[in-house]
Amino acid sequence: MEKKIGFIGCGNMGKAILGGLIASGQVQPGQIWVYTPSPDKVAALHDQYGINAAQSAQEVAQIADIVFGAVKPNIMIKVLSDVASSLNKETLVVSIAAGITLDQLARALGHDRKIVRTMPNTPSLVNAGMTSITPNALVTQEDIADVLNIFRCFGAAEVIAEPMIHPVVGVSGSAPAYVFMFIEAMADAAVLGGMPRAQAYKFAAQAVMGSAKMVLETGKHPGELKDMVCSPGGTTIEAVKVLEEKGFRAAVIDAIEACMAKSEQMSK
Ligand SMILES: NC(=O)C1=CN([C@@H]2O[C@H](COP(=O)(O)OP(=O)(O)OC[C@H]3O[C@@H](n4cnc5c(N)ncnc54)[C@H](OP(=O)(O)O)[C@@H]3O)[C@@H](O)[C@H]2O)C=CC1
Ligand SMILES: O=C(O)[C@@H]1CCC=N1
Repeated sequence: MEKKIGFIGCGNMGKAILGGLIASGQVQPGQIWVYTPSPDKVAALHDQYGINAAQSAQEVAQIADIVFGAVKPNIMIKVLSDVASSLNKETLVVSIAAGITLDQLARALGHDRKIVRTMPNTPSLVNAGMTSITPNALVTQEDIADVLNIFRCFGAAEVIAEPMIHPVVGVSGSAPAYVFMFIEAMADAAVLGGMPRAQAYKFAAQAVMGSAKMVLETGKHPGELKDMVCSPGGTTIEAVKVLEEKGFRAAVIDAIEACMAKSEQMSK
């Protein structure tokens, strides 16, 4: 990819995208400009990745062809309003903020502006991200292909209709947090069973990754894959019974329902 890419804000999620992009080798560090208010943090990113450190958000807006807005949702509108007049006519603005709609973004940037609303997740950092993309009406097919290409450098990406962003946050954007909790809990149990902790994380994480790969690669229903593990009268079905008794599935569904509700509330 030849385009210049800018980041306004580059914290947990911005770094995951930046790191994923550079690791893919499809974008060179010299094509990337980053601004955050802490000069030492930009300098650290420059030292780590060789990206260009910008002096201001306006500088990023002037230089980049594709500008990522990667600040917290509560300041996104203010930060983008402040750079709106520095953008070129053709610049594509990509927001990664939860709860900020295309309409709100257009009001901040101008209604003639090409804007893409996305919902990535932190596994982007390790080449296993999942990102949804929702373009506004002014975004061309070529722009959509560019944005898909960027996110597909470090994971999977799909175009979705804007209202689907809430389930996307629930099942993907926020989901790594609950999967990490699940891995921690499994590892705690292994420690209870006498396993050293470092080894417990390795076994638990590899089991989660392998199971996810089976869902993606076999195309089999997760229930069928579960049944393949449960030997009659064996160990697994004992664990399954306890998880059902403790309301494991209902807990997960309730948690994601709360996540989706918050995403909807933030969009109002
Ligand atoms: N974390 C996640 O898993 C996901 C996050 N998101 C979205 O990503 C966005 C960022 O979240 P996250 O990365 O977790 O947040 P962080 O707090 O980790 O990062 C925020 C970044 O914004 C910078 N910043 C703060 N104020 C300004 C400003 N006025 N102008 C420019 N930059 C500024 C910060 O710089 P400094 O450190 O110098 O203050 C920092 O680099 C949010 O909108 C969130 O909804 C989406 C999907 C997943
Ligand atoms: O917790 C949040 O609001 C952000 C959005 C998705 C993941 N983190």
